Amino acid sequence: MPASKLYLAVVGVGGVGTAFLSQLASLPSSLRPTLIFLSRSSKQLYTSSYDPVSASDLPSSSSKLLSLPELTTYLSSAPGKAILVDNTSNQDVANSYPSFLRQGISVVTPNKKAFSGSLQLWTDIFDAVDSSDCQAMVYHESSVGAGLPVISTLKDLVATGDQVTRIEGVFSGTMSFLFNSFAPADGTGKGKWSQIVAQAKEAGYTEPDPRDDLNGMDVARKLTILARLAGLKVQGPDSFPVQSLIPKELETAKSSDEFMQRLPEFDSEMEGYKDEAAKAGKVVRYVGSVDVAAGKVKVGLEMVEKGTPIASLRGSDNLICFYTKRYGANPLVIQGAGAGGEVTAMGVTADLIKVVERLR
Ligand SMILES: NC(=O)C1=CN([C@@H]2O[C@H](COP(=O)(O)OP(=O)(O)OC[C@H]3O[C@@H](n4cnc5c(N)ncnc54)[C@H](OP(=O)(O)O)[C@@H]3O)[C@@H](O)[C@H]2O)C=CC1
Ligand SMILES: N[C@@H](CC=O)C(=O)O
Ligand code: NA
Repeated sequence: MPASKLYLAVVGVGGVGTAFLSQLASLPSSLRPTLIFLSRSSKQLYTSSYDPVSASDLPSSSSKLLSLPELTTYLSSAPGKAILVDNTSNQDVANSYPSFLRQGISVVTPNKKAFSGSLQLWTDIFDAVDSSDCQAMVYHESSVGAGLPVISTLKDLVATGDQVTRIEGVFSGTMSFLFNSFAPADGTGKGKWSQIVAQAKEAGYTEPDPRDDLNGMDVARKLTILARLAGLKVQGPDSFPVQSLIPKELETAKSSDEFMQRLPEFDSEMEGYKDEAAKAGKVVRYVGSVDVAAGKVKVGLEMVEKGTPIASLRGSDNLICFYTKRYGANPLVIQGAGAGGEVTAMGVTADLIKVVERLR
């Protein structure tokens, strides 16, 4: 089947979605499905006759939006196989993956919500893939480590019979950027915590709401996904210890804007962690680990020796170490930018290519 007979719906055109659309536009036509549906939170673009659409035509507002069940019907009735790319962090869209897949619609996404939500949703997604008569597939490489090959590597380790014993490292581009800027190992850190948080948001590293990074939930979601792929039945990101960096007084902030406005009042809290580490000749970093053998996951701040790979990270780099039986004492290590529109979209586009190649 030529790629033009495959149909594409893109839900979410923010930082990642915009970069994805530009990468899509530069794919060769043999790998580029026909874009027939595009949406933001309150805008949709599509035609009832499945004509190609373009992002520049996305209306400023739409009166009647297709619901998720209506979108499922629209895509499953297309005159060729359909692929949905979910570039939102929306839970309702994530909850619909089993329905999309059961209707033969493949799903590609950087959204962590489906794979780190309830175990039931996880089971429903992969049961739907296994039982789909229409070869529907799900790929979510960018849900951990943005475009870095983290999910595919872990899947390959498991599929080829290696035993993963421990996964550890730095799993958040935002947290990496914050601590590498605020408390670099060479002691040159400049700027207040709240200013650096604002820079991370501006650079497109944070979740749509930066509180989802600072409360540790983004890292907890990623570790839930990795732990499940490694074989643990983790109930969810709130089923293990996660250290939040949200000041107590801001836990009740009504909006992300209010939170960002008031954050400078609490800069001294983070200065405290930085000073404590400096007194011990160390630096503070936000790390996570999955001890597969012991069935334990944990996420939080650690005082790290200077000169270690974690202490020496730069920018928004992630560092993910897989300890396995085959690799022995020297882990398989993946390092590189773990956040940002372009590098995240790269993982989404690469997943889309895999789906197209398998469906053609
Ligand atoms: N940014 C990064 O570095 C990384 C992001 N990710 C994941 O990628 C996803 C997107 O992140 P990012 O692009 O940064 O976020 P943005 O906030 O920039 O974009 C989110 C987009 O989703 C749209 N949206 C929200 N809800 C809906 C809905 N119900 N229907 C249709 N569209 C909706 C928003 O619409 P509107 O424009 O109207 O607000 C917006 O266009 C998230 O799941 C994030 O966790 C993963 C790895 C790295
Ligand atoms: N907010 C996340 C984006 C990627 O998952 C991060 O900072 O790592
Ligand atoms: Na990845």
